Amino acid sequence: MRVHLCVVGRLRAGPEKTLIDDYLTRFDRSGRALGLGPARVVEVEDKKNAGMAAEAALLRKALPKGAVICTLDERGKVISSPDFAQKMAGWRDTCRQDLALIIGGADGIDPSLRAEADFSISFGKMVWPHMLVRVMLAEQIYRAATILGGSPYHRV
Ligand SMILES: C[S@@+](CC[C@H](N)C(=O)[O-])C[C@H]1O[C@@H](n2cnc3c(N)ncnc32)[C@H](O)[C@@H]1O
Repeated sequence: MRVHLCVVGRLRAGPEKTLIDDYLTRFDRSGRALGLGPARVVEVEDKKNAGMAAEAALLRKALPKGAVICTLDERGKVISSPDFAQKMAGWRDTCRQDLALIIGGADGIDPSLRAEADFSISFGKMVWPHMLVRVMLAEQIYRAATILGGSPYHRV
């Protein structure tokens, strides 16, 4: 199952981008034997600043056909890392080829797109900047692969 981190906005080179690249490389390596990956970042930019609905339209265009859609949203479900790993395995086992993990822009994800999602994950009630959510999400998919692969990276 290919993994697409679909995000609104561009992230310039810097420490967040370096971390994301590192976690995604590690995810690709750990996930390969598990039928997970590769992962890539898909950035969309609403150059006209036309708002959330326009961003949602750009995101929809970027989504692979038939992808499982999972939004990142503070109103979503708070789940543990092992539960997230099981979710990833469950999506993989439904034989859907693509998982799209969507991170919104400054105003969040348009309600119409949120309503279309198969699942929504919250990283807690606090609102985080999208560049940190990207890093946290990249780390969590890597962690999920290590949990499913039985590596000792995840310790509770
Ligand atoms: C700056 S936040 C936008 C917040 C916006 N006011 C809203 O109501 O969604 C940018 C994006 O980061 C992600 N995000 C921020 N905080 C989050 C959290 N606690 N859990 C999950 N995703 C979060 C969401 O995808 C959000 O659309």
